This record gives sequence, structure tokens and C-alpha cells, in this order.
Amino acid sequence: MVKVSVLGAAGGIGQPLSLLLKANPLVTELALFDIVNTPGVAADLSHINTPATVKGYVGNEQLEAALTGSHIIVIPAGVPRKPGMTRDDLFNINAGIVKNLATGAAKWAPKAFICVISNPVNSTVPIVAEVLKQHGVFDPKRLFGVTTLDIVRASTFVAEAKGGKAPNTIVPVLGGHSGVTIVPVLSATGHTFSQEELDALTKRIQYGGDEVVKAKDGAGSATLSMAFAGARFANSLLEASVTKKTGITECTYVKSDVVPGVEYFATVVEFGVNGVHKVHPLPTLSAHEQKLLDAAIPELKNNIAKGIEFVNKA
Ligand SMILES: NC(=O)C1=CN([C@@H]2O[C@H](COP(=O)(O)OP(=O)(O)OC[C@H]3O[C@@H](n4cnc5c(N)ncnc54)[C@H](O)[C@@H]3O)[C@@H](O)[C@H]2O)C=CC1
Ligand SMILES: O=C([O-])CC(=O)C(=O)O
Repeated sequence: MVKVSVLGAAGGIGQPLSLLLKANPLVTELALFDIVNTPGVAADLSHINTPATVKGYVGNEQLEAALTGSHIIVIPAGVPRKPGMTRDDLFNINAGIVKNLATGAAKWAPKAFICVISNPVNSTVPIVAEVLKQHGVFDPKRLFGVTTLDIVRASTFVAEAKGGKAPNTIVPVLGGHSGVTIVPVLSATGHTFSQEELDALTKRIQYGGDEVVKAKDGAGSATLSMAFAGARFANSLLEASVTKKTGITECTYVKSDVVPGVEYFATVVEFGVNGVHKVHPLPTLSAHEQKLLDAAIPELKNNIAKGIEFVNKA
């Protein structure tokens, strides 16, 4: 049995992500949790002739049933940005939502892999970790901030600019998931870039989310590309943990000591049956990338401290 629980399943990300997970033959049970509308989403998806059974759960009293027996919990619950907002502006609402869901995970699915999509990821991942610690069930190998959309965007943008096939264009993206904390390692692509190209591509990757927020003009942020990225991430975890394939890597935001003093950091991680098998060290950075990393560190540290403090305050 491979149960995947999606928390926030009725939302802009939740629905297409649930569709893609329903299409994944490795999933045998899909639990769709939200505070509204999951019975309808579940009924709709349940007609698709793939192996997963689908059930909708609504409201806190059904969180236990949604989580019990879960192999992977994916969390896209919370509010998205509107134009003019930063991801950190979402903290006040989303921190509480994520804390509540993490408490459920700690109680009812303490061994599950937890994949956090809700923003601000730089802070919501430490929030989940602190809640799990309070319940004595934190396993850093099993908690992930999903930064896959940055990787997906980076390969699209680089292939657009330099030619080549986007799926074959691999760009590690390190650090965190907001503005200057996003550190694309363009030097790893094998392409050569002028300084102008480097600056333009770096900025586009760092602020790709803003492009979508602006284009949606008040109707939210990236949902479909995020669903694609989230489904890719979940599939990588399933391939490593269920089919036991080796050598599967994703860039993801995990507890790490690759950058001293930065407790959570996105870098290349190899997955194994128990989640994180190996956190890769930092790749060789160009002088340009080292500067980006130096600029990312203070903000990342602040975002992490803010999440930790939220859970541990009185
Ligand atoms: N990690 C990443 O790369 C990305 C993260 N995001 C983030 O994902 C989150 C969700 O975005 P959208 O799906 O566009 O928002 P949305 O508003 O369309 O959907 C959010 C869903 O969460 C549900 N929800 C609210 N409170 C809840 C609770 N206490 N328990 C369970 N569900 C609850 C809502 O009912 C809604 O269905 C946002 O925080 C957004 O910033 C968005 C894109 C990329
Ligand atoms: O920009 C946002 O608020 C949503 C997000 O995280 C992204 O698209 O990368």
C-alpha cells in the first residue's frame, strides 16, 4: 500500500497535483484533505482508471483519517501571493496553517515523508521541523521543502536563451525559495554566458514566481507548473522509496550542514528508501555564484529563525 496525502487538495495547486498523483501507478491510495470541497475533487478523480483509490476528507476532524498510514504527505495548503506581496508576507496566515497540519502529521503519520510546498518555504520547513521535534518524531531525512519549480523554471529559461532541449538542461538551484535566496548555478550547465546573460537569467530564475503572480493579476500564483514540479518531486521520492531505484537526485530544501550556520538549505540530494540518502556538497561555484550565495545567506538565516521562533514562542 502506498498512500499519498495531499493537504490543501482543493486548491489551485492541490487539484492538478492530485490529478498527476492519481496518474502515477506507484500510488495506491490518494487522500485529499482540505477545509472545503475535497469530496467533489475526490469523486471526479476517482473515475480515472488508474490504480489509486481516492477519498476526500474535509475539516480538522477528518485530518487523522487523511493522514493515518501515509507514505508521503504533500502540503500545498495556504494562501498564495497577490501582486506587490513577497512570500514572507504570507507568513502570518500560512505559518499557523502549516503548524496545525504538521501537528497532525506528528501524531498520526510520524514516519511519513513530508513535502512542504506552502510559502514561505524558507520558514515553513523549519516550522514543520520544530513541531515534529516537540513531538519527539523529527527525522531530518524525511522532511523536504519543495523547490523543484525553481529547477523546472531554470531549465526552461536556460534552454530558451541558449538553445537545446529543456528537459536535458540541468541547472542546480541552491539556497532557498524566495528572491535573493534562490541561487542558480548556471556554470554547471556547460553553456557559456556573457555577464549580461548571467544577470538576466539569474534574475529571471530568482523572480520567476513574480512573473506568474503579475500575469494572474490578483488571481493567485503559479499552480499548474507547481503541480507539475510537485508531482515530479513526489515521483522521485516514490521511485527511491517504493521501487528502490538508486541514484535518484533532486534539489530540495532540507536540514543540512553544507553551509555552516545555515540550518536548512536547498542543494542536490540523493534519495534512498528512507528519504535523504546523501546531501551533496556544494558544487564548484563561479565568482558570480559565490556572490549570490553570500547575498542569500543572511536572508535565509532570518527566514529560518522566524519559523523556529514561531513554534517555540510562549
Ligand atoms: N513551493 C513552491 O514552489 C510554490 C509554493 N506555492 C504556495 O503554495 C500555497 C498554495 O497555493 P495555491 O494552491 O495557489 O493556493 P489556493 O488558495 O488556490 O489553495 C490553497 C488551498 O489550501 C486550503 N487551505 C487553507 N487552509 C487550510 C487548512 N488549514 N488546512 C488544509 N487546507 C487549507 C484552501 O482551502 C485551498 O483549497 C501558497 O502558499 C503558495 O504561495 C505556490 C507556488 C509554488
Ligand atoms: O511566487 C509565488 O508566490 C509562488 C511560488 O513560490 C513560485 O511560483 O515560485
